[in-house]
Amino acid sequence: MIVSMCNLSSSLGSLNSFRLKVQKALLQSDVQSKSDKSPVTVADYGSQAVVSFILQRELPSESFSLVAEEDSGDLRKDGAQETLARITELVNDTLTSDGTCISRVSEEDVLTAIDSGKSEGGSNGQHWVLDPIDGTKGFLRGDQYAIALALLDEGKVVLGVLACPNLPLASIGGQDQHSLHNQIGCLFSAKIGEGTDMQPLDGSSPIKVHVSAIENPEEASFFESFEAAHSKHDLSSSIAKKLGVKAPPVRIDSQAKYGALSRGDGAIYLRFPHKGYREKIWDHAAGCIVVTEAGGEVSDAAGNPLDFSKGRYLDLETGIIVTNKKLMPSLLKAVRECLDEKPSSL
Ligand SMILES: Nc1ncnc2c1ncn2[C@@H]1O[C@H](COP(=O)(O)OS(=O)(=O)O)[C@@H](OP(=O)(O)O)[C@H]1O
Ligand SMILES: [Mg+2]
Ligand SMILES: [Mg+2]
Ligand SMILES: [Mg+2]
Repeated sequence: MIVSMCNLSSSLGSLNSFRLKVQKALLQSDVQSKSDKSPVTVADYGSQAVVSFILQRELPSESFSLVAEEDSGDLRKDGAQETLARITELVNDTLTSDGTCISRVSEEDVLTAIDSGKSEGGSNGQHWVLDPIDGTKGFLRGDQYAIALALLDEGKVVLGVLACPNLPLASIGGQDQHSLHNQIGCLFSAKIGEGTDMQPLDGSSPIKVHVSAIENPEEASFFESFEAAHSKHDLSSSIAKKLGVKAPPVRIDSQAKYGALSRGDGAIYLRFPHKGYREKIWDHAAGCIVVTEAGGEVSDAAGNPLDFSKGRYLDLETGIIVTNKKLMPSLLKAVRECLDEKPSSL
């Protein structure tokens, strides 16, 4: 592996100061609407630029490929000058404050760094996959969000780092398994074949985490999107009920759901987007390896593993389900039965 997990983790950790500064001081003008009506902020652009600068500094340029959510199109339009200046200021503050950067970067450097994320990915070679702020709506609400970076090698996820700055180190599932009271901010990292680690964002030592060992669905709790527009809450409820789950859903934004599940806070994550929505690889790549290396399984509604080799989108049978190996067969059965009963729900 050309870039070490340690470098990556510390780079994503250093974004912590960036997000704190930006989240606390977010102005109305810092939030824009993209063509698909979803929000994007100076933090999304700034985070993408910072990660891109750091990766390009660490890696050989000939083979560098980055598939990332944002592009600079809107920032190059008339009227975006102030926003671009603000992003550039924040990026320079971040790169200089942690000793990462040698000299100040220009507005054009920032635009170029953001646009280095236009790769189409695919099944050949290595591609970095970045969601600079996953759960932008959660970020704006002051709730959960994540910075998610993964590495694809020949179409397979081989490395994933998930920074969840607002996720408590202690379990959000009720039982405090990690005895780390009141501390907020977790960094999950996983490398193929090496398990999943979790550490505080201050860089303290990591611990190995594992998915829940629950076998009885009556004892399981499940995660789903906070936003009803992102996932059908009624369908998830029917599936959970059919499976025998008693607990109400835990609704949190972003891939923090994968992180929380990887350490056993809950046993199931159900995601059923509304008709016509196409899942992007950056919304699942890092979360997927964080969960699978912690002993969990991630599949589409038909029981197939997620295929990250098809470009910027995931090509799947609608729905993503995540749980431990013991519960997966009965969860898939419940999903199939619910979909057979109500095929119109897809
Ligand atoms: N309509 C629709 N359906 C399904 N998914 C959508 C939809 N719109 C957006 N998105 C994507 O959802 C990402 C946010 O993650 P979640 O859905 O897990 O979190 S949330 O609870 O809804 O905030 C969010 O990621 P970010 O854009 O990075 O925030 C989107 O990629
Ligand atoms: Mg977005
Ligand atoms: Mg996202
Ligand atoms: Mg995003």
